[in-house]
Amino acid sequence: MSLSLIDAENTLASPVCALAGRAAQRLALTILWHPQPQRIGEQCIAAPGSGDIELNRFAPLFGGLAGGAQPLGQRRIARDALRLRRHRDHGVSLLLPKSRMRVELNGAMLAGAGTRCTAEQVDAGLVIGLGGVVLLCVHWMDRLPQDSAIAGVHGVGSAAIRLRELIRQVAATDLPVLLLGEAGSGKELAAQAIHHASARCRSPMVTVNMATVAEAQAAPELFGAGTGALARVDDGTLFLDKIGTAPQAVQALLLRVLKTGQYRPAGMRANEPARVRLVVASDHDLHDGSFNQSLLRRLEALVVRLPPLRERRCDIGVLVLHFMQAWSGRTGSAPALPLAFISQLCNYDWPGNVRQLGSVVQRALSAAQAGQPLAFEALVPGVAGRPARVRLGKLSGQAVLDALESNGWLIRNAALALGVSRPSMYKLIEEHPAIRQIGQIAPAEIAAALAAHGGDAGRCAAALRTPSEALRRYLRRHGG
Ligand SMILES: Nc1ncnc2c1ncn2[C@@H]1O[C@H](COP(=O)(O)OP(=O)(O)OP(=O)(O)O)[C@@H](O)[C@H]1O
Repeated sequence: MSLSLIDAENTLASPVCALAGRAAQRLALTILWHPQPQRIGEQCIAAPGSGDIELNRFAPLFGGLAGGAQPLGQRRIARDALRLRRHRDHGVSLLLPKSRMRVELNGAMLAGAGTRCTAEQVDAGLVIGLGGVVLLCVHWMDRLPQDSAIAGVHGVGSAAIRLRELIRQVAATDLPVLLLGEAGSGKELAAQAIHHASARCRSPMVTVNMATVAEAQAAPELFGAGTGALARVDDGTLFLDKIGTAPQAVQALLLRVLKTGQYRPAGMRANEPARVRLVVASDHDLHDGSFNQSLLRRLEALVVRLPPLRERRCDIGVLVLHFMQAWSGRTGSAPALPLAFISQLCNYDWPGNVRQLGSVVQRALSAAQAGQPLAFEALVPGVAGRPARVRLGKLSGQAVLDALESNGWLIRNAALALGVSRPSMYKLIEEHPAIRQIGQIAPAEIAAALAAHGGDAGRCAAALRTPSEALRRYLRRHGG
């Protein structure tokens, strides 16, 4: 493994991309917010075994891929150092300086000698505020920064670097791609990036959101002669979003396209070659049996997982800056947002991921422009009363059950109420002994419940203690 180091803290870019194993992970400090916006996203990556990191106005050096390395500066950051001490169990202690500099950890003021954070807390990204002027994220890196820009795909942490590597690798092949990730995590953006980096970039990318196409329209929308998506793609990329909602018949037709490279346009007698690269996306696991498993095996030729934003907290600063720059590109300038508000953005768990972050930043900018005070609770619907960082392990079984009961047994709404993603909600449901999977309920019991509730699927789901979406899928399949 060769490293090109330019300072004691290995601040700058290196030709090495992947660091194998937890032991090889580096502790990294990423600038989330700084009075000089061009410094947002700069990093300092500590060498393994290099002892405590001393953090003050003059050290360590932070650098970006553009070159150059400089300390945080800023008179409100003390000369006395805040020390970051790594432990063998991958926890990190914060040892406070003697000065009276304000130090915050995850939005709360630190006092006394300091605190020790567990490995799990560091994995989630520690947000440190210094002197009321700078925000840093302390996190692990298993990739080193590299010049891997892909237009529009922002992020400085390992997950973003890995995503850009994968986009490049996947774009170099012509195999089907399955993009998996929570709503708003960037699946469509990744599909566009794959198309633009591929040999098909001069042909169109046609997108069909399967969730918004009526069941009867799905086949003509895709396979219609002349006007169907396959005909329009013409050597380009066909992106099928929310593939899990495609009707069974369409799934079977897609399988045939992948098997034979041909399709029969609706109403035609002869097959046509399908000159298309297929990229599909789903925000939930497709292994639940209701999706065509042969099709899934072919779609899984290449799988790209988009991590939720709460697992890449170190990217929040550059994303906020990106949304602010987009705003000033449209309106001429963007008002400043207070550091306390940015800190709330960096500490929130973002169930709606990057899309939700983008909308909240836009709402905040328009409120700031109108001279209104910025209240995080008012700008983020549903946040009131919910802790900033929801941990799945902390949600009791009763809370999961209550959320389902008060939301008509709809997974989507219950997940929103609990502030967790839909995939997390599926996991919570799977693990809950009192919640039944539709496949475990005898057809006779379902028929009896339907009869007892006059065919009302919502009330029937509540009586059977099973999620409403799965029951409705079951009823559609069985002609209910
Ligand atoms: N890494 C990123 N850098 C910049 N913007 C991003 C990034 N990831 C996502 N976004 C932005 O977030 C928004 C949501 O992304 P996108 O539509 O790709 O998500 P999605 O996973 O396809 O969502 P859904 O499942 O709801 O369709 C878009 O405006 C997109 O440009």
